[in-house]
Amino acid sequence: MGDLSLLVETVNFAAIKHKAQRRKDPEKTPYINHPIGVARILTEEGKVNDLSVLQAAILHDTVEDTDTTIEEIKEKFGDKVAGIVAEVTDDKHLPKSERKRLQIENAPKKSKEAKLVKLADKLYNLRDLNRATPSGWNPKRVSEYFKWASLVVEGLRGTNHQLEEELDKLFESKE
Ligand SMILES: Nc1nc2c(ncn2[C@@H]2O[C@H](COP(=O)(O)OP(=O)(O)O)[C@@H](OP(=O)(O)OP(=O)(O)O)[C@H]2O)c(=O)[nH]1
Ligand SMILES: [Mn+2]
Repeated sequence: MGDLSLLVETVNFAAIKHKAQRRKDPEKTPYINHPIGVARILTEEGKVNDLSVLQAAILHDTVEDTDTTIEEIKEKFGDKVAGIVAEVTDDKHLPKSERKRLQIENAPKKSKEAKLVKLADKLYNLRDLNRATPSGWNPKRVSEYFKWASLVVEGLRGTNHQLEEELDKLFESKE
């Protein structure tokens, strides 16, 4: 299959998987806006054109947040994409505090491809926090998310100058 068809196939797969899910903002934005936006940050701001990375960005929350398995992604999109998605998937069986701690600890050990997806994911989510507060979040929770995200990003540095610079602007604005 050609690159464009593959990318469309990937977006379609993720849209079906996330179809019942909404973001936590007061408008309840369709969840799929997030993975599409993460991929767009990579193309437009990160100047990334590696198809597997863009596919992994589109798919990055399917295993963590829907019934999708890594096996299913492997069968449909191959080992490389499945490998990157696996690297950016938190183990939801672990307690939240442990998952958050592991993101900080494991960030530096990730592949360049997984680091790119994680940088774009954090950039999207932090911008989204500045745009609208998720339902039920107080200012303390927002500021703790910023602090935690900055620690994860520390372990992802040296991967994409543009994305890191955009993240730094957000962190500086919070100081
Ligand atoms: N800023 C923001 N985030 C929202 C919104 N709706 C859903 N999310 C998701 O919530 C997650 C952050 O919230 P937390 O309370 O820290 O995590 P949790 O969902 O695992 O409990 C992110 O998951 P993630 O993408 O897996 O990233 P990560 O935070 O685990 O790195 C983000 O995509 C929204 O309206 N605004
Ligand atoms: Mn995400």
